[in-house]
Amino acid sequence: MRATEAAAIAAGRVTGLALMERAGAATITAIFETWPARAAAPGHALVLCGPGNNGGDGFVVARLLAARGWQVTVRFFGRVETQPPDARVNHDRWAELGPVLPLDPAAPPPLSPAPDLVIDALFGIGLSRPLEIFAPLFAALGACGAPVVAVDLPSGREADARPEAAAWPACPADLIVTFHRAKPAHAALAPGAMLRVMDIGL
Ligand SMILES: NC(=O)C1=CN([C@@H]2O[C@H](COP(=O)(O)OP(=O)(O)OC[C@H]3O[C@@H](n4cnc5c(N)ncnc54)[C@H](O)[C@@H]3O)[C@@H](O)[C@H]2O)[C@H](O)CC1
Ligand SMILES: [K+]
Repeated sequence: MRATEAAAIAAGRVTGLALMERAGAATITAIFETWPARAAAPGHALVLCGPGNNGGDGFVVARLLAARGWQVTVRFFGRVETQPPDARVNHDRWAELGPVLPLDPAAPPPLSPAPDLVIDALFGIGLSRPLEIFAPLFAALGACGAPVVAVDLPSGREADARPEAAAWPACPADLIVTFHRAKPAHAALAPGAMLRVMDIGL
């Protein structure tokens, strides 16, 4: 996936920022195709953004949900100083619309009343080690009753499905929205969650 994206960008066919916008838009499409009733009845969405480009996708999703009338709460685990450029641009675009609240994985945010939608844009294919500190947050999300949408991968899942990663803590997911092609990890995940593979023009 990284090679495909890099080739498309290097060939000048698309920019990383355009791919990120398409990924965010594709996530919105997948959500409202999966739950059509929600498209007609905007509610409250909690969007969790991580430090990298997966978080960047999340900032796009937050902005697009707000544009459709949703009340959106964005919580960010990361630092703007270390965000990749495309993610920073989308952090800043969201920040013009609403606050960016901090996320402490060890002290889950208020989840009662439960949001109508949770977007997991914490980590994607860039996860490199287990997310032990996120276990309390993942448990709280699993218990709150809100549908959870994983952007690209449920955070904590290792994209190549390395055997030792099977026991890593991972975010619950009711819908997984991935881009261009499914990754090896998706094969082991899809039975419990709906999987949508969306085209982003690659
Ligand atoms: N233009 C593009 O590349 C597009 C990418 N897409 C999305 O981007 C992610 C992959 O983004 P990347 O920045 O490479 O990785 P992540 O966002 O998944 O996270 C990396 C980030 O997290 C840090 N990290 C890794 N493991 C841990 C850990 N256990 N604890 C704390 N921090 C951790 C790491 O250092 C990095 O900073 C991909 O999944 C897509 O969602 C777009 O979809 C398309 C365009
Ligand atoms: K994710």
